[in-house]
Amino acid sequence: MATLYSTHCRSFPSSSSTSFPPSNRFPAATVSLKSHPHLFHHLSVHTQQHDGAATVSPVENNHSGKRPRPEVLPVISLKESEVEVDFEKDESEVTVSITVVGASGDLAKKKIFPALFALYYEGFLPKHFTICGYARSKMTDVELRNMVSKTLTCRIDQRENCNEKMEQFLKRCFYHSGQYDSQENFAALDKKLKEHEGGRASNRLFYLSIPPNIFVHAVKCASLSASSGNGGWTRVIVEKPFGRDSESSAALTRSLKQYLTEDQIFRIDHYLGKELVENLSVLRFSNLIFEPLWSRQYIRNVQLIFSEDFGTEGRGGYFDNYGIIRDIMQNHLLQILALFAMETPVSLDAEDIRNEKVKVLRSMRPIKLEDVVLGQYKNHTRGGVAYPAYVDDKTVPKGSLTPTFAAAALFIDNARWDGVPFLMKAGKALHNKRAEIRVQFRHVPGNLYNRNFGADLDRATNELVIRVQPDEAIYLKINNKVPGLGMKLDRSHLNLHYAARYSKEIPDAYERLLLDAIEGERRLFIRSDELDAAWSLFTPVLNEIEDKKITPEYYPYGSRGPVCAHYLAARYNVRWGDLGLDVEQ
Ligand SMILES: NC(=O)C1=CN([C@@H]2O[C@H](COP(=O)(O)OP(=O)(O)OC[C@H]3O[C@@H](n4cnc5c(N)ncnc54)[C@H](OP(=O)(O)O)[C@@H]3O)[C@@H](O)[C@H]2O)C=CC1
Ligand SMILES: O=C1O[C@H](COP(=O)(O)O)[C@@H](O)[C@H](O)[C@H]1O
Repeated sequence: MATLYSTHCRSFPSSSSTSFPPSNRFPAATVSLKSHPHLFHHLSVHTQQHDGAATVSPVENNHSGKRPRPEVLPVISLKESEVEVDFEKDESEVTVSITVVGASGDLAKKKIFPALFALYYEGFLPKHFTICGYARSKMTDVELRNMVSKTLTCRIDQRENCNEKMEQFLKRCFYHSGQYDSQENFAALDKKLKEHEGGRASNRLFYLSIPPNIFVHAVKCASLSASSGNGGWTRVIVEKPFGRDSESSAALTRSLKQYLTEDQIFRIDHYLGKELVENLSVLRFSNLIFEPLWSRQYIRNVQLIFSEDFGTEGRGGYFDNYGIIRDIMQNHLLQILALFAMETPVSLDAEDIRNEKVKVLRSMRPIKLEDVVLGQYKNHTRGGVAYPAYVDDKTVPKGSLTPTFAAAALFIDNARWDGVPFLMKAGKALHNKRAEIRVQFRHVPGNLYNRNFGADLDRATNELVIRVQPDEAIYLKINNKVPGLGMKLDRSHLNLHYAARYSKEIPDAYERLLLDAIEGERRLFIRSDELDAAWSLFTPVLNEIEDKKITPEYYPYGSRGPVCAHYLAARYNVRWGDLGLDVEQ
């Protein structure tokens, strides 16, 4: 198969400042364990934060899959060996203020406000909370509410009492107009937040939904002028991109750390909040049948596939500076890979999981340019409809070489995965919208039934497919006897189709992640050493692509992408599972 590797494919030249509980409950009272040993009934896990600060988590915060609703529980805050007592505070004295910085923008409207509303609807926000939009645009509270209500086209809108709940929710939403680099404007925001907080102990969450070049300005102002001042926590959710290479990412982290501790920084990768990505560890570690197979011994290759059936439409200005490798592969697909391939963590605590992910990332072989295929979509007319080329986007410079498609072969040089190709493929303006993980198993040695498959043994390999989206499913392709008197085999699916199995809707990734940030749960956020390792892997090849001004292969809008992606796979004796003969569309 390696001979198929075509030379026409270009790419192949020959804690917050105070300690806080990572709890899924909202703080009510500070309690001494020494004087109240009975409270150990409420406690089970002693965790060590990344910065070394010890915290205690309630029993319920065990990722058992069930996230209880907020209720009054004592807050435990440890100061060295001492635990403070304060029986005075109850839930009515604690509040959370969530400031959406960049509230007038696309992400805020599309994802953040709808997710906050869904959390409110489901009863996951504490009794006292305030949501404040912050941006430069001039808007009144009423205008913000109108904007938010129009964009609440989320999964909740068909539900019982939705309008009533929405009204109640909107009453808690306010707006403050200001510059992102003005401490004075943030001080005015602080004043406004204090009015809404009404003297309660305040916890503050800032969501940076703004372009990356103003992240640091906003963090500086928020931290210096609008942090929680009365013993509550202050956390900041930072959106991607976290830099565009190792150097810029490290510089961003250094700048953020002038104003925040690592434990206050919540770097979001929304793919980690997707239901099936969250389920990966459950599948692996709670089913005896999978974990023993999870290695080079049984797995032939792993494929991580992302495709969108639309182009960069409207986001070309941002995209052209990054390209598909930085937009999707270096973060979303690599994060999935790390979760997929990590060793069993010591526990489900954030630091234990992130430690294992870092180890995988640091065991990865540098990516070679010849193991990367680049593509860019060109215009195409289908059914009388003309679809634009990437460079037709007015915000994209003419002649841009930025890839809108990439495929790559990656390897993990450790005992578990030695020699197993992890193939990634990500593209915009392709024939479908899909994100999935495909695990192709080895051929059955000495298979008695080989002759039933003819010469093509690949058609008989077992394949586990985890369809992250859309229409979430986990299915295993197995060989099965077709009922009848003869001995005909076919490939069938053992199919866990979520829509058929579960009546409950699947929450949006942003709901899970926002709730985790409010609760101080860091498991699904990217730690700085993970980020460094991810950039170390991709930076050299990205530099080479840019230095050599590699021309991408042009593929028609709406097609299956560059042909060279097939040659890359063939080089490692792999067939892309999403393009196989028996793929359900
Ligand atoms: N949109 C999406 O689907 C996704 C976005 N992201 C990330 O989320 C963040 C926000 O994205 P998105 O909402 O699309 O961004 P927008 O371009 O919509 O910007 C958000 C807000 O920031 C302000 N803003 C925009 N450009 C500038 C500028 N040059 N200088 C100062 N302020 C500016 C504007 O508000 P105003 O003028 O009122 O101040 C705007 O409404 C980005 O970091 C993005 O990379 C991540 C994943 C997906
Ligand atoms: O982070 C990003 O993700 C979106 C795709 O997210 P999804 O949840 O809709 O699959 C992608 O369109 C965008 O380019 C990228 O920045």
